[in-house]
Amino acid sequence: MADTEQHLEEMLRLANFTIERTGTPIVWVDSTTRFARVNDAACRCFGYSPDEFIRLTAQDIAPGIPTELWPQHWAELKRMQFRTFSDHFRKRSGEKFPVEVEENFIRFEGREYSCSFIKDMTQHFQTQEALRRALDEVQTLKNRLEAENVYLMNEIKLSNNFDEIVTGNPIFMKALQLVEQVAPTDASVLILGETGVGKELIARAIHNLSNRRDRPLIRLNCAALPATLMENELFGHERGAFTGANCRKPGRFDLADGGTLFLDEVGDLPMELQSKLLRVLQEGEFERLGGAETIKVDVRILAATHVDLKALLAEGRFRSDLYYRLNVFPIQCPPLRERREDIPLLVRHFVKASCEKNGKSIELIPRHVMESLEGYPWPGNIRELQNVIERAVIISRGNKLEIDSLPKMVIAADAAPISPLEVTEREHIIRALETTAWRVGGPKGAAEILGLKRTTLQARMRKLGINRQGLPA
Ligand SMILES: Nc1ncnc2c1ncn2[C@@H]1O[C@H](COP(=O)(O)OP(=O)(O)OP(=O)(O)O)[C@@H](O)[C@H]1O
Repeated sequence: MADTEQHLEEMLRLANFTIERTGTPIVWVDSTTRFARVNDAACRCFGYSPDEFIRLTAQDIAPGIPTELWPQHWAELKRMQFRTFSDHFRKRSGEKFPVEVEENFIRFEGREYSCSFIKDMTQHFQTQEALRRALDEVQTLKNRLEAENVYLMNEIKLSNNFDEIVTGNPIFMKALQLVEQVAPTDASVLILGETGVGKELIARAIHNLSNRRDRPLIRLNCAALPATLMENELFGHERGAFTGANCRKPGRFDLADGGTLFLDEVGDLPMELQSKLLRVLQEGEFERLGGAETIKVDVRILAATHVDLKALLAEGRFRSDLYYRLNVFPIQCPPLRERREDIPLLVRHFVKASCEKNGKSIELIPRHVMESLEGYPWPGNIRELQNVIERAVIISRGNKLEIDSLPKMVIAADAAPISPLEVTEREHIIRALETTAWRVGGPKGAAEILGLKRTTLQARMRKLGINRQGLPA
């Protein structure tokens, strides 16, 4: 036994020598008889670089040795064939091949090895080779499993005919069908949905699919300005209308003539302007501030709101005639938490866009990262998701979207039990405020992190009774 082991050891040494020193490629020929692997010595003795070697076949190196013999151990070669090989070796390297093969044994460094041991050795190599193949197969299977667990970036497929809009959700797709139907008409459209759900995107799609697409789409956020400034913005002013009005200024209605006016946050439009808006909607005319002339325009109105206009109606804060006029064709955009199947689609869409924008190359989104993103309630909807992804793409270092690149609240939400939405929203806003030392607005303020407008966040804070002291607001 000890003898056998000793012999085996010596054979291993011999084999290693052959592979390392003489660089025999025989052991490493693959099934197509190309050299799967070569060592430095093989390159040296045959005078090929590793790259050249890989492109060669066994026949290029030692013509005359039958191909089927190459994958086996060299010791199995018949003497004649071996001689061809060692001649070739000598020709190219100028040295004598260090192994001699006789009828029943081989000679190496002055010692002889019987063919039966060589057979054992060959078997040993073959077992090793089989083991290596099995391991390779396991590795391939493991890689495939891993690949199934990640979202490959090249799978992105937009699921509708709208260039910018990504969705696979049946309810949202129905909304898009309505967009296609209403777009070519001149009907006013009221786009409803929480902040960041894509209302402006829908307004743009309507405009772009309408006959007005070559004229401008003008946007005005009705929550952004106090009433007098808003009137000025909407209708413009004549020269001398007020102190500092040195020249005539066209309003958004002038600018949108022939095109579309998109009134965002229409629920915030002051009452006195609601009647003026109604007049333009009904008669297509208005007067500028400080002007007597009646101006006629052809403007299509698209309006959006995240508040319940019916509730405003009941509170007397929104005119019912304007409501019914605007609400001719309502389109509801569902919040992201009600279309979770869109999260992976949107994540991939935003990762791709952020990579292009920031010169990064993220190719994989591991399943656990996607699960965290899917598990989070996204109170700021798609805008919040977009911001989180952009930040994550910038922070991730390799070609994978890293879990640590996500905000803590997103990762934590995955593990947290489901609680009522308002509770979650409240906790979520407080967490965001705590990370910004309670700074609401400005760059890196809580509003930006949450993907909300400052005013929207402040309104939510009031509604949910959030203040720094933890006292009821
Ligand atoms: N389905 C979608 N596919 C791709 N991007 C989307 C989608 N929906 C929204 N977005 C993107 O999310 C961001 C927010 O969308 P948008 O501004 O249209 O929301 P909104 O409802 O008008 O928000 P707000 O009420 O705060 O004005 C935008 O950058 C928009 O491009």
